[in-house]
Order: sequence, then C-alpha cells, then structure tokens
Amino acid sequence: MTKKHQTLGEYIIENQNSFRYSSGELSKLINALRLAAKVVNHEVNKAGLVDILGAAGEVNVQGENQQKLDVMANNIFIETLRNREIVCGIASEEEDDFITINSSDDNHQNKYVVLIDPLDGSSNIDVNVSVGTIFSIYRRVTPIGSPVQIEDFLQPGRNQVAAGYIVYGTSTMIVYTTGDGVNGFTLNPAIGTFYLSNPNMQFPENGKIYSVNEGNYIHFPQGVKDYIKYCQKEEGDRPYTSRYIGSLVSDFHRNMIKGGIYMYPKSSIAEEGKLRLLYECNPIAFLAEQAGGKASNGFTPIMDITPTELHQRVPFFCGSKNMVEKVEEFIQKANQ
Ligand SMILES: O=P(O)(O)OC[C@H]1O[C@](O)(COP(=O)(O)O)[C@@H](O)[C@@H]1O
Ligand SMILES: [Mg+2]
Ligand SMILES: [Mg+2]
Repeated sequence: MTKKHQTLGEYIIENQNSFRYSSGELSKLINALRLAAKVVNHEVNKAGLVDILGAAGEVNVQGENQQKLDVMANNIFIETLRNREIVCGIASEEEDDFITINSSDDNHQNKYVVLIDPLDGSSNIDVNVSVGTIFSIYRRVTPIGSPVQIEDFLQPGRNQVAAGYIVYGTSTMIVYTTGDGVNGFTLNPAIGTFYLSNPNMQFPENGKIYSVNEGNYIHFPQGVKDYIKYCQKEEGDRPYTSRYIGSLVSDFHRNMIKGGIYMYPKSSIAEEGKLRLLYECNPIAFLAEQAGGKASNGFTPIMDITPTELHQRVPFFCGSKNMVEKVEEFIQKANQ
C-alpha cells in the first residue's frame, strides 16, 4: 500500500510511537479533532440551506461580532473534546477565559491543553469563500492531579507538541504536525474518510505570491510599505502576484504549496496587528517551520515569544524562508 492511500486513522496509529511522549493520548486527541472537523465540515457545506449564516448577535472578547458558525464550530470542538476526556483544558477565540475539563475520576489526570480558533476567516462565511479551523496542543506544565492553570496556556510556541488546521475549501483537508514534518489529509466526502494526499509538505524557499490586506497600506510601518513596493517592482523575478483570500488558513495553505508570504503587520489602526498569538500565529508558525518556512513578528521568531495574555495579538509575517527574511530586512532597516 503506497503512503498516498493511507487513511488518517492508519497514519495516526502507525506514527504514534515516533512521538516523544507517545502514550496514545495524543492520538486520541487528534482523532477527536478529526471527528469534530467532519461535523463542522458538514455544517459549513450546507450553510446556505439552513439558518447558520450571519451574526449570532453576541460580541466576543475581541470585540468582534460572533458569526453563528463561529459559535457552532466552537461548541462542536469543545463538546467533542470534553466528551472524550483527553484534555484538561481548552482555550478558544470565542471564549473569554480558558475552560477547565476534569477527568471522569474527578482527579485532573489529563495531560494536554488545546487552544483553538474554531472558525478562521469569519468574514468569508456568508460569501461562500473557504474558511478554516486552527488548533495548537501543549502538555500541561502544572502538576497532574490539580485543575489546569493559565500558565498551562501561556507557553511559548516552541513547547507545542502538535498543531494544525482544517481548511473547508474546494475540498476539506486536515494539515498537521507533531514536530516530525507536515502532512495533509483530504476528506473523501462520499465515505467520510481522510486520506494522506500531501505527504511531507514543504515551503518553496522562494515564492512569487504576497498576501496582505493592501487596503490598510497607508497605515503600515515604513518597512512594510517598502517591502510591498519591492514586491511590486519590475525587477528580476518580480513583480510578485498579490493574492489575499482574507482567511489566514487558506492564504497560508496556498502559499505553503506555491511559495509565498502572508503578512498581517501592526499599523496605526491596529497597534499589535490583528492575529492572535496563541491560537492563530503559534500553530501556523509551528507548521511553517516544520515545512522549511519561517514565521516572525518582523524581529523575533513567533515561537520564541513568551505569551502574557490569552488573546494577545502580534504582527505576523509567515511563509517562504527567503521572503520572510527579506521583509524582516526592510522592517529592521526602516526601524534604525
Ligand atoms: O479583514 P482583514 O482585516 O484583512 O483580516 C483578515 C484576517 O482576519 C482573520 O479573519 C482573523 O481570523 P478570525 O476570522 O478567526 O477572527 C484571518 O483569517 C484573516 O487573515
Ligand atoms: Mg482566525
Ligand atoms: Mg475565528
């Protein structure tokens, strides 16, 4: 059987021993995320037919209007993980504070915490453009047997044991890493099974695509403006192509396959940018580095940043290694 025909379930079992803490718990956790992904995929695919488009009428801790699908995806992932007793805590973009999940023996025996962006690309939900889910997994740092604490979530990205995303696009895929490369699995909707379709995904070192919301251009720092002008200049293999879906997961996925850079800089209207360190930037950075790419805030690798708040934002530059190094060069030069 060639690797290509391997199902996600088979892959998880076959590779669980290559994982440094292998005890089967992480495999169960990935399996639970796979199940929740299928349920959310089902809802996303029929979104226009049932009443789950539009705003839910609530505002989340970020001050954003929650979309009905944000809330639905949030509930599906939290309940799927809660019912399988494999995590001791969950933090989500849609929850103000972290959620403590106790083990059935009421003794807080579970080792993992999950941080999640249940529905990424919310502005695209109602217009049938691809959206995603992003997850990041850590082993707790506080003692087993006691309730989970905030410090179990505020770990630097380097401590992640696994991270990934689900993209609900023309096809539905799970792409994840446990620190041993990045693999992508595509859902065969007819039989509800994910198959290994993209083994060992690698960022091309160079790319020709830049992804940024140019509508914010006038508010960007000078270094970022200079880099965008560099991308647009007729010289060498430039100008690059501008592609921006407005869903981080989908822009990242395309750039990882074709070569490119995604940027969400800080600006005069968003002091720390928009993206959240813990459940957007850290997991995507882990994937990028595992696929030979790079991710930073313009100065420091994202995964070396020590978090201080659950929902903190950071400027984000991520993609093909040479492109990220080039924008860093422009930013640091303009900063002198
Ligand atoms: O509309 P903007 O300001 O360009 O922001 C788009 C970015 O914001 C996000 O939608 C933020 O994620 P959420 O949808 O999970 O809040 C990213 O997916 C996307 O890249
Ligand atoms: Mg998001
Ligand atoms: Mg979201």
